[in-house]
Amino acid sequence: MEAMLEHHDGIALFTICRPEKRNAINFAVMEALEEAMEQAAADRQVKVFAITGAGSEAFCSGGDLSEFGHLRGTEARQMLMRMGELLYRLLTFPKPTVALVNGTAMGGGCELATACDFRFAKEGSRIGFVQGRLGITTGWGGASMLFAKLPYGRALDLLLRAEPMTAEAMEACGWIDAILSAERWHEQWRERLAPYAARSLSVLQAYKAAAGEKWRTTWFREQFFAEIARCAELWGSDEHEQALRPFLRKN
Ligand SMILES: C[C@@H](C(=O)O)C(=O)SCCNC(=O)CCNC(=O)[C@H](O)C(C)(C)COP(=O)(O)OP(=O)(O)OC[C@H]1O[C@@H](n2cnc3c(N)ncnc32)[C@H](O)[C@@H]1OP(=O)(O)O
Repeated sequence: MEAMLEHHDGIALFTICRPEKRNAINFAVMEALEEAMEQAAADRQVKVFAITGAGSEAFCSGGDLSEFGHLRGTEARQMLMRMGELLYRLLTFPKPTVALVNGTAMGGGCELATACDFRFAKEGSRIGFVQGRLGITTGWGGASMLFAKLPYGRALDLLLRAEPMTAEAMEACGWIDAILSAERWHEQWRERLAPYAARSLSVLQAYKAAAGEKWRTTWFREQFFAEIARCAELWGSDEHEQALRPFLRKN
């Protein structure tokens, strides 16, 4: 089982279950995320959609490099577009969404979290938009979302540095909404989400409809998918291939 969906007190919790790969996203996880979003959107008992990673190490290490590292040309572009579509759906989800960043988040793992309305991180988590060090850019629309959600300079700084940051630094730049204690992690995120889950579905959906206007403009959609197309071009570059070489040799 690569991922699972559980329900607790109005919260649908989607967990990526690949701790041995630091919860990297492969095609099976994409499919499971798509199904989970469909179910959670349609289920009237669900008030909040939350995403987390299994185990104590990582939230998500981004795209599965052993599965995606070999993709070239059209195949790479299709993979990036597919996940881009899913993150766009998450960004415009009709109910509040939250990334429960329970550990390391790298590359596309940060894009997944950026697509959510809120990001709560477990203390000690390391978070890095590291794509720039791999000869690529955010391939799932992460930069477009970041520019819209963070002050311009903060967003650009994270992308250009392309390095793992502390949870405190990510809270200071506005990416993380709250850092929660490691010992009381499960209790604290439930406490944080309880007030949202207590609202009626019609109120939640009306606010999310208002929030979603921003993302549904032609301008934003075009920018989002143009970003993905640019990453697809870089995917086959020598710089990316060289950056992946040590990883692909090992796997
Ligand atoms: C698609 C694209 C996008 O943005 O659009 C991206 O996501 S590009 C960005 C892709 N992601 C990354 O570059 C992150 C690569 N991973 C790492 O930097 C690191 O693994 C951390 C995530 C910081 C975790 O370090 P830590 O020391 O805890 O663990 P580790 O490095 O020993 O990794 C444990 C096992 O998970 C595997 N593993 C880790 N990240 C993986 C990934 N993204 N894809 C496939 N396998 C991965 C390792 O190869 C290793 O396997 P074995 O036990 O078999 O040796």
